[in-house]
Amino acid sequence: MTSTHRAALIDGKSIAVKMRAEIAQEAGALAAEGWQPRLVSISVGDTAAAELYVRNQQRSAESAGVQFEARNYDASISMEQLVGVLQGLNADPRVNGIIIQRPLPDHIPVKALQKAVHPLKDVEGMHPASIGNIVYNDLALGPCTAVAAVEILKTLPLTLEGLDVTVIGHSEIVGKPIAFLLMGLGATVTVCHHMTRSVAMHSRASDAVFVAVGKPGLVTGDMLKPGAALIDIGINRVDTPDGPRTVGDADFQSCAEVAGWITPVPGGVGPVTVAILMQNAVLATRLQKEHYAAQYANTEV
Ligand SMILES: NC(=O)C1=CN([C@@H]2O[C@H](COP(=O)(O)OP(=O)(O)OC[C@H]3O[C@@H](n4cnc5c(N)ncnc54)[C@H](OP(=O)(O)O)[C@@H]3O)[C@@H](O)[C@H]2O)C=CC1
Ligand SMILES: Nc1nc(=O)c2c([nH]1)NC[C@@H]1CN(c3ccc(C(=O)N[C@@H](CCC(=O)O)C(=O)O)cc3)C=[N+]21
Repeated sequence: MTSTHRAALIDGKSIAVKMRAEIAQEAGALAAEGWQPRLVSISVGDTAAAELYVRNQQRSAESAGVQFEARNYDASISMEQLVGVLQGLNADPRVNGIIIQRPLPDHIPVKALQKAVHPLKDVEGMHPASIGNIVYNDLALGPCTAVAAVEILKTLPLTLEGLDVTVIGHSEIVGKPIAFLLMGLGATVTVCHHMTRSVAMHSRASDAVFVAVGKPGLVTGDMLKPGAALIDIGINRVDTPDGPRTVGDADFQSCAEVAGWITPVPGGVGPVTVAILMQNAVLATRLQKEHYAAQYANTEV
C-alpha cells in the first residue's frame, strides 16, 4: 500500500448505538410482560481496570432499558462469602444477569467463581456451559468481548467461509472464544500466543487479524497483508508527552497505512463489548422467562 493509503475506520460507537436501539425494544417488550431485565455487577477490591468498564455499563444499561446495580465488595471478602452472594442472586428471579468484573484479588479463584453463576444468568458467557455451547456452535450467552469482536468482523464486506484469520492471544475470556466463534463461521483460524515463533508469519498471510494481548505497539503495519481487517481488542494506558492515553495493541499509524479496515482504541471494540453485555442481559431474561413458563406450565393452577 502507498503511504497515502488509509484504512477505513470501523466505528464501534455507531455499531453499539444501532445495537442498543434493538436491545431497548426487546427490553421494553419483556418489561411489559413483567420481566424488566436487571443486571448485577460484582467487583471486589479497587479495580481500576474494571471501573471504566462498569461506568460504561451503567450508561449503556440506562439507554438499553436494562436495570443495572453495581456492587463492590471489600478485597477481604472470602470465596465462601462471594459464592453465598452469587447463590442469593441466582435464586432471585428479579435478577437476570450477573457479571463478575475482572481482575479479582489473588485469593479468589476466578474460574471457580464463574462456575457459581447460574448458566442462565451468565451474561459474561464464561460458565463452562456457555463456553461449551460455543464449541457446539450453539451460541446463546457468549463472552462479550469475543462476540463483539466477531460481530464487528461480520459488518465488513468479507466472505467469512474460508477467510484466513489470525487471532493473537489465546485467553479464555477473549482469544479462545474468538477462535471458536470464527471456526463456527467457517473461517480458517490460526491462534498465536507468547510461544508462537513468528506471529508475523501468520498475521501477514491473513485476511483478518484479531489482537487481544495487552501490549501496546505489538502489531505493526509490516505484520499485515495489505487490505486486511485489523480488530484491536487491547486496552493499554500509556504515558505520552500530552499525558496518559488509552491505546490498543496495534501501532495505529503504521497499521492504518496497510490495513483495509481498522478498529480504533478507544471507539472500536470497547463500546460494542458493552452493547453485547446488554444484549446478553436481555437474552438471559428472555431465556429465564421461557424456562419459568415451561417449569410452571404443567403445575396445577
Ligand atoms: N475491549 C474489551 O472489551 C476488552 C479488552 N480487553 C483487553 O484485551 C487484552 C487482552 O485481554 P485478556 O485476553 O484478558 O489478556 P490475558 O493477559 O488473559 O491474555 C493475553 C494473551 O496474550 C498472549 N501473549 C502475551 N504476549 C504475547 C506476544 N508477545 N505475542 C502473542 N501473544 C502474546 C498470552 O499468551 P500466553 O498465555 O501464552 O502468555 C495470552 O494468551 C488486554 O489489553 C485487555 O485489557 C480485555 C477484555 C475486554
Ligand atoms: N469480567 C470482565 N469482562 C470484561 O470484558 C472486562 C472485565 N471483566 N474487566 C475490564 C475489562 C476491560 N473491558 C472494557 C470494555 C469496554 C470498555 C469501553 O467501553 N471502552 C470504550 C470507552 C473508553 C473510555 O471511556 O475512555 C472505548 O474503547 O471506546 C473498556 C474496557 C472489559 N473488561
